[in-house]
Amino acid sequence: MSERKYAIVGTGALGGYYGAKLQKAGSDVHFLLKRDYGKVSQDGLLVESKDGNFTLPQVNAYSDVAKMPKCDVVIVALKTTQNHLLPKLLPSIVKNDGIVLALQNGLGVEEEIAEILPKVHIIGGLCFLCSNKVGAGHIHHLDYGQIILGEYAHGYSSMGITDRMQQIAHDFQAAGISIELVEDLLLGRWKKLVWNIPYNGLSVVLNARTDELMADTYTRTLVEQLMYEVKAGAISMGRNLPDSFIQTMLDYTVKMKPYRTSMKIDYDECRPLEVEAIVGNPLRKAQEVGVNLPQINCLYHQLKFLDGRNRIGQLTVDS
Ligand SMILES: NC(=O)c1ccc[n+]([C@@H]2O[C@H](COP(=O)([O-])OP(=O)(O)OC[C@H]3O[C@@H](n4cnc5c(N)ncnc54)[C@H](OP(=O)(O)O)[C@@H]3O)[C@@H](O)[C@H]2O)c1
Ligand SMILES: CC(C)(CO)[C@@H](O)C(=O)[O-]
Repeated sequence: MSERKYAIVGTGALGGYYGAKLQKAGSDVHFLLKRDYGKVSQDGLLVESKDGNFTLPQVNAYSDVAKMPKCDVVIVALKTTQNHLLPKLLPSIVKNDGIVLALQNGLGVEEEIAEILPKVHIIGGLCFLCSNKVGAGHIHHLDYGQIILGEYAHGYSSMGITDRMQQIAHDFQAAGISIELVEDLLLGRWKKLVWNIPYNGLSVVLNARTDELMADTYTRTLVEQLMYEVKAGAISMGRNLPDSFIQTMLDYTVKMKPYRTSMKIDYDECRPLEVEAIVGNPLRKAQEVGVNLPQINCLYHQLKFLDGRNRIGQLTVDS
């Protein structure tokens, strides 16, 4: 059993899934919740998974970080649209010499955390997971689950494989979660964007699932062109990814069960979209060094329009 105490900041589709798996395997896990606090503190968590369903009738649930213990590993599992809350949520729950593990999609989260907590260790994780929160404390794990872990250092210089990464890998593997350790977190993040930028973006703009995007010649071409622009973005930051990786992502998606991306689900539910973390930040990083990514730029502006209109719609519905 792990000696490390874990905090899950954002007990949704991803945080609820990995946190529940860690607790089931014997880790000491503390879950921060918002709307689901009442139900989860009463009834715990239910994970419906293709690998087998399980319940945790009792979990350490909190609605306020002031009541949480200091933890060795704090897992950031909010949507990136809520990252403006991190300066309030993180400082009191990370031990001195503790680790913040950012499991969100997109680019730039480790830099945001380093500004809030310059002394903690920061590890980034790219999650190849298909999971949805279908009710309060009710997680539906559809597929996959592997995490690629890399440690962050200022300017995304490579830290190699650290003991801290190995300790976390040990706990996750003991919980049945597949882990790969990488020396270069920035390269890992750009590789994940090869998937997230085209599929998340186009699924919203074109109102389509992944299988629909891959079945049509025109949209498949768009996906591929966007992937090559992500590669150009990576190169602008001194990282290269082989063309064969693009082919691997295309093949991976063809083999996936038809999937409504998380950005599409957010759009359909009139929730804010993770446009800035997934599309805006990579675009700006490339622009800062004089590299223009025209198709990603076009996608960004379309998504900003749709996101803005959705939010106005939501205000009208709420008022
Ligand atoms: N789901 C996946 O399969 C998957 C795969 C790869 C990467 N990711 C990435 O993982 C990140 C999390 O995504 P997700 O799908 O897990 O989103 P999610 O289901 O919406 O989970 C986020 C959770 O954070 C909670 N939260 C928001 N504000 C909070 C606050 N102030 N205090 C405590 N809890 C708060 C939300 O609670 P309320 O519902 O009460 O607001 C929600 O349960 C995203 O960056 C996403 O792109 C997800
Ligand atoms: C790419 C993905 C659908 C599955 O690996 C998931 O990781 C995601 O939504 O980012």
